[in-house]
Amino acid sequence: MRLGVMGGTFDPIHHGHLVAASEASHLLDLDEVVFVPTGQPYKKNVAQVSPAEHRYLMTVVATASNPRFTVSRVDIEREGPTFTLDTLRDLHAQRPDDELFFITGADALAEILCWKGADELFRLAHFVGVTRPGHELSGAGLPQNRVTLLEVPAMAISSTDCRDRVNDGEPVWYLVPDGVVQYIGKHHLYRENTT
Ligand SMILES: Nc1ncnc2c1ncn2[C@@H]1O[C@H](COP(=O)(O)OP(=O)(O)OP(=O)(O)O)[C@@H](O)[C@H]1O
Ligand SMILES: O=C(O)c1ccc[n+]([C@@H]2O[C@H](COP(=O)([O-])O)[C@@H](O)[C@H]2O)c1
Repeated sequence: MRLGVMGGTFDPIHHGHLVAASEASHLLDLDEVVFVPTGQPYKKNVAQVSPAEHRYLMTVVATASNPRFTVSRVDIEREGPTFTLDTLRDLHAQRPDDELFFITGADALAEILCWKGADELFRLAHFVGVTRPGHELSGAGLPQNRVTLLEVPAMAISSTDCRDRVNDGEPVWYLVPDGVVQYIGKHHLYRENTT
């Protein structure tokens, strides 16, 4: 099976993530895309990241309507900071016959050589870099036979903007799926002193 892997903090998941995964799935003929919410994203300020269970449940809500999308708890159940090396090792152990395609936006792709175990990452998976407004998409310095660059519809959305909008009392309808708007409201996420 050709398995896409969409890793992210997803705080909250938004339509930029979903369009990236959908386009990669279509253009690369993937059988499934598994979304993997991070545990502790060591490059972000942990104190400012919402609890993993909220980010996981929002990801479940956002992907429920697509039969090719699934969600994995592999990163949130592992102790300590999340490294993609562990994500890919665990997925490979669970599904040894699958070919893995790790999907990233242009901003994340540009940093991949600084990630833990970069050489092994490219042995475990193909990397799929997708366009993201405001970021140059480049595979320079990366192993060309293990990297694919894709142009996807431009979605100028970030989780940071979504959090700021909620905190400022502005709507996030249509930036995130309807169920995620409702989840954010019900659990009072992204309002100061409530997460
Ligand atoms: N609008 C977008 N278009 C394409 N790719 C995106 C977009 N937003 C995020 N991504 C990619 O999705 C993955 C997960 O991103 P993440 O969960 O950190 O979202 P984010 O919007 O970048 O969050 P934050 O604003 O909190 O940094 C990364 O590979 C990122 O590059
Ligand atoms: O493994 C690493 O060193 C590493 C460093 C930064 C980000 N990542 C992964 O890249 C994905 C997007 O991360 P983020 O922080 O932009 O949400 C997510 O799956 C992270 O675990 C991985």
